[in-house]
Amino acid sequence: MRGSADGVAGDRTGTSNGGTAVDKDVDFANYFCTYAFLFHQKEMLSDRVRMDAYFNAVFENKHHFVGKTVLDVGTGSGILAIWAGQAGARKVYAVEATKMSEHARELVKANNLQDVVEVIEGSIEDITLPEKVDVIISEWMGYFLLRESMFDSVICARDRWLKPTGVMYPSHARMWLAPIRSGLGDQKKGDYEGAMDDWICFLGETKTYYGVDMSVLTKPYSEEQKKYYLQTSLWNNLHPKQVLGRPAIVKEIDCSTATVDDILNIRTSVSSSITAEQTRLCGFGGWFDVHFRGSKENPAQHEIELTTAPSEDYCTHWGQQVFLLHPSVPVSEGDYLTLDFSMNRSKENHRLMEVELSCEIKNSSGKMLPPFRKMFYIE
Ligand SMILES: C[S@@+](CC[C@H](N)C(=O)[O-])C[C@H]1O[C@@H](n2cnc3c(N)ncnc32)[C@H](O)[C@@H]1O
Repeated sequence: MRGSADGVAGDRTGTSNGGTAVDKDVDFANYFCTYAFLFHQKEMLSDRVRMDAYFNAVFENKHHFVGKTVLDVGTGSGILAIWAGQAGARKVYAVEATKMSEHARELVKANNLQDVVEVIEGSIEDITLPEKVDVIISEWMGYFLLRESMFDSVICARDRWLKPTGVMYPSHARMWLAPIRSGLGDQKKGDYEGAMDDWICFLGETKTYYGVDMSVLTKPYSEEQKKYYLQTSLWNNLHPKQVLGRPAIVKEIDCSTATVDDILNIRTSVSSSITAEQTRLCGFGGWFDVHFRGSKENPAQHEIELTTAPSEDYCTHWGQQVFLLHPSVPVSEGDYLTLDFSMNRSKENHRLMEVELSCEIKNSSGKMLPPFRKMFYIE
């Protein structure tokens, strides 16, 4: 699991959320704190797809590192900074907001790189470097790419510290969405109904034993439970056979030029057609990929891709985010889906996301099914 991010904004402001002030202390308590545990770092370090991609990106493109200056944004355990040093960097600045920096410093020393890698404890937004760098490397991706909003920090680092000729690692990112089938919808519906049955028993007992009628709270309780069970996207490791139609790209990011404004509100219309025989459309699966291509002037010798798409052979700790429909919709091969997708940050916590999906389906005989619109929360 990535770090949790479930705080609310308060009054001590610091980092910015595309213009909106963010409470630094609350952000630290709710977001950064999890990254201070080796347990969480180990989870990321054990993700072979992630590790292989970054390892190959660095060691198959040593020309970007030999004799160069590198900034690792959010170094965590220090792994990416250490690889940059091993690949021949002259100097690596490894910046980490949490006390994990102390473990990173130890690790750097234990791997004999203390003369090359300098670990700096602090937020990238607050620290000062003595020089501009040739490469910025960072593993900033959250669920469905943008949860956690850590890319804001990478943009800040790039605009302050990357040389005009510098290279971003990774250089590009994409978000994908595809229609899926899944048994999770029925399971979650059952969980919601169970929670409401339990509430009815609770109402009876509270009235009988304690003399208070709480039924006025039934509606807000039901809304709360609905949001939790039916509207919150789920982490899932989808099998490719669960994907019912052509995946669509909902966002492409050039990490060398993107601004925070470009990623604050993602809005797009995409289409997909059902490729499976008679089945049920149970929802949509979202995932991302990133690429290491270097820059136009200084391209990678070997381009590397890190994908979190559904796969038979491997899975990542990011998995996919699943947005479930209640009820599911019968569909068949050739049905044509038009989707309006939008994703915004939660007003209460800029590291969480809200997704709105509107869908129209034209079936293969040309008949339009009733359109639907759903809100989801990526918590
Ligand atoms: C996803 S982890 C990646 C850790 C390590 N680079 C790796 O690849 O294993 C992101 C790290 O960035 C740190 N981080 C996030 N935002 C930061 C910021 N604004 N300044 C400094 N560190 C930050 C977190 O504390 C966390 O350790």
